[in-house]
Amino acid sequence: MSALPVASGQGRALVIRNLVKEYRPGQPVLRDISLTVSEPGIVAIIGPSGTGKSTLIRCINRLVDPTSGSIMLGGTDLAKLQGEALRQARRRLGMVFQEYNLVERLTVIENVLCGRLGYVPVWRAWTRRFPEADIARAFALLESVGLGDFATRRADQLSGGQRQRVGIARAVMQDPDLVLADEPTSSLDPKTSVEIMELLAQVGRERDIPVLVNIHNVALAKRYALRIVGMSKGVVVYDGPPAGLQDSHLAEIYGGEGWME
Ligand SMILES: Nc1ncnc2c1ncn2[C@@H]1O[C@H](COP(=O)(O)OP(=O)(O)OP(=O)(O)O)[C@@H](O)[C@H]1O
Repeated sequence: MSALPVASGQGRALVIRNLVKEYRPGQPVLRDISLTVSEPGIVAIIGPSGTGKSTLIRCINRLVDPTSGSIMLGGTDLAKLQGEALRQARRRLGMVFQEYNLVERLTVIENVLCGRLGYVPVWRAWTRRFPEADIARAFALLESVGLGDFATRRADQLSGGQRQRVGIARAVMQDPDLVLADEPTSSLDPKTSVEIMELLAQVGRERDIPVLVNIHNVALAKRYALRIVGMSKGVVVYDGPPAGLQDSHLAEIYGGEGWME
């Protein structure tokens, strides 16, 4: 795989303080989460189903509204933004989804260019007429994720792994300060999952930005993350290097021990 083009300087710190999310009043899903993520590379969030991992990612990109607390990114509190300010801030958050979220009827290159939608005037977005420089960069990015020959294919003709590569290229196309990946490998086979994690690690390294990844596969998390955040029942119960994650931590995160045998 060739190098991703245009490495862009400093990643900026994400500083979450006392984050609480209640979908129903009095029933917090996230209970007072505080977390600082500033290092480039993958930070994996692990934890059992229903513990609030997706909710945390969705609070950061504001697909859901936090109940209280702050989410600072480069000096801006994402938790407080609305309207145009929120739209502008979202440009800095590259999203990678479990089900890829591509526009199926568009070509691969058009999907990558969708990463620029937050940057172009509305008329250009409507007519999908992007600046030449963006188009050249989209082609270069596609090449770098191994899909140089697929630019004019429709997205609905791709395999899951290929779709996720397009999703990652689209996220990088945004020039993000932070990539948020919500279970990016859950729909993929084991080999493809490894390739996608490698690609996400490469994005973090080469662009010097944090890549926050929700993931169920603990082995993959340990292999690719520089740091693991273990959540249980809406709180962080482990935050440290993969090498420090012991069976006792896994028992605390997932509950019980019989499943580990
Ligand atoms: N839009 C919503 N409205 C109400 N409750 C919700 C909503 N989204 C999530 N929840 C609840 O919040 C809790 C946490 O869900 P969340 O999806 O964040 O967990 P998760 O750790 O990502 O789980 P999984 O690993 O299964 O995806 C669950 O009890 C879920 O039912």
